[in-house]
Amino acid sequence: MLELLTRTTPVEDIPDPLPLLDPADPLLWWRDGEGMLGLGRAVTLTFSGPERFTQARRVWAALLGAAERHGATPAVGGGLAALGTFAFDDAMSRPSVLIVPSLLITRRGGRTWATRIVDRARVTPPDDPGLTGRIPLPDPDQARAELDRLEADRIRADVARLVAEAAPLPDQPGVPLVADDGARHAAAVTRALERIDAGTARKIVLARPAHATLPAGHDLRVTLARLAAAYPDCWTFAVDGFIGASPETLVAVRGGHVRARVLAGTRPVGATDDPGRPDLLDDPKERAEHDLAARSVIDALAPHVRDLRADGPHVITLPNVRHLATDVTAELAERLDSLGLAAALHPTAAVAGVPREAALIAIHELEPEDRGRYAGPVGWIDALGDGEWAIGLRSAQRIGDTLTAWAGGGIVAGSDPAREVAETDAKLRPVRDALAD
Ligand SMILES: C=C(O[C@@H]1C=C(C(=O)O)C=C[C@H]1O)C(=O)O
Repeated sequence: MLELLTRTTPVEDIPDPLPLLDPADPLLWWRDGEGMLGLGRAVTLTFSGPERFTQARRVWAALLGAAERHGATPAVGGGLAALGTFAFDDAMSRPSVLIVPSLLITRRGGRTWATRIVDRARVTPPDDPGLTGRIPLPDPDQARAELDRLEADRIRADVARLVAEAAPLPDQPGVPLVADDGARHAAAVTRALERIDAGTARKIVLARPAHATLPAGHDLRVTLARLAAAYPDCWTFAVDGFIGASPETLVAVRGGHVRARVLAGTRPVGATDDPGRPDLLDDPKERAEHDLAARSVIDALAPHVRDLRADGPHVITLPNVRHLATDVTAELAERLDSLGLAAALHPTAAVAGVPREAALIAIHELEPEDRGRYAGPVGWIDALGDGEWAIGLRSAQRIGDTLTAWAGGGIVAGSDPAREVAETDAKLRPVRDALAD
């Protein structure tokens, strides 16, 4: 069994840690100047199939049980945590992973911590200086405190050196994100509408891909920095080549408090609407679509929580789209970690449909490619089981030199194929703009 040895210490504040990231394999969870990032990988755990969440939770619990943790505990996250990305559904080609970085940097409320994580088997014991028995042993508590200080000093010095040596992010030539003309998506929407008319489903969320070819040496940090700057209210993430800036919190758990944000019902920003079309908040079609998504989250949370409150829908405005949003809060009523709750919720009707099974069949039959991790949970879990999980939207997966982005929308009775294509174009914008000059 893998035994992790971890040590956490406060370090000098790092307001902009993105330059510290690995340009080819960044590990990031960031929103509005706060979050966590990882350097190096201490452990990569891989899961697949219908048991991927159960397996991941079991392995994470075992890893925690065998870990020896030292040092301070940051207020939120850090200490010992894994960043994770999970495939959208059971049959997807991309593996689901939990990654424990070798160095985890956490920033909250203007304070920064660093956690060094090593595999105990790789720690070489110091050479026996041959002094045992010849000098008087110090008081064990005093010796431990001294050792703690030394180890913490070493982490602080390592982090200070990394910060001093980090070069500013380079200028990077733009890369086009190429999507087809949308005719294929419009046809898929029409077929989804036929199924809805026939009563097979009430809502089906359909998505379309877009591709970019990355030149050798493409620096993903630049793309992430642009996403984070343009979408400060979204979760900017990077885990195992899956990057994006998601506005939708699948579930966040902290000290028993549960939060979720459901988004469904969308208008592109800047689109000129047909005269007479009701505004987003007053549009019965958008409200019906939203209610299905909010209901799916409330129903899936209800067995696990008490004091559930749903506030919405209200409108949130991002640079590219406006969404109907419902914010949900609750208190955990059982011992369940954040990943367990994410698994209970996923896939919500915001990204699959209603009923779920019929929608998933339609997605498999009508979408041109495997979604991989798009619209799956992405986030982190810590040693307490707390964590934040977003829905992996406004996202793209890098595989070799190809980056594949996805964007979709909910189809309900009354949806219009051309408008749905325009909505996916607007939802591709975060990744498209972040890749451009
Ligand atoms: C499916 C996506 O977004 C989801 C679908 C929405 C909708 O249909 O209105 C809105 C927000 C998301 O829950 C996407 O961004 O690709």
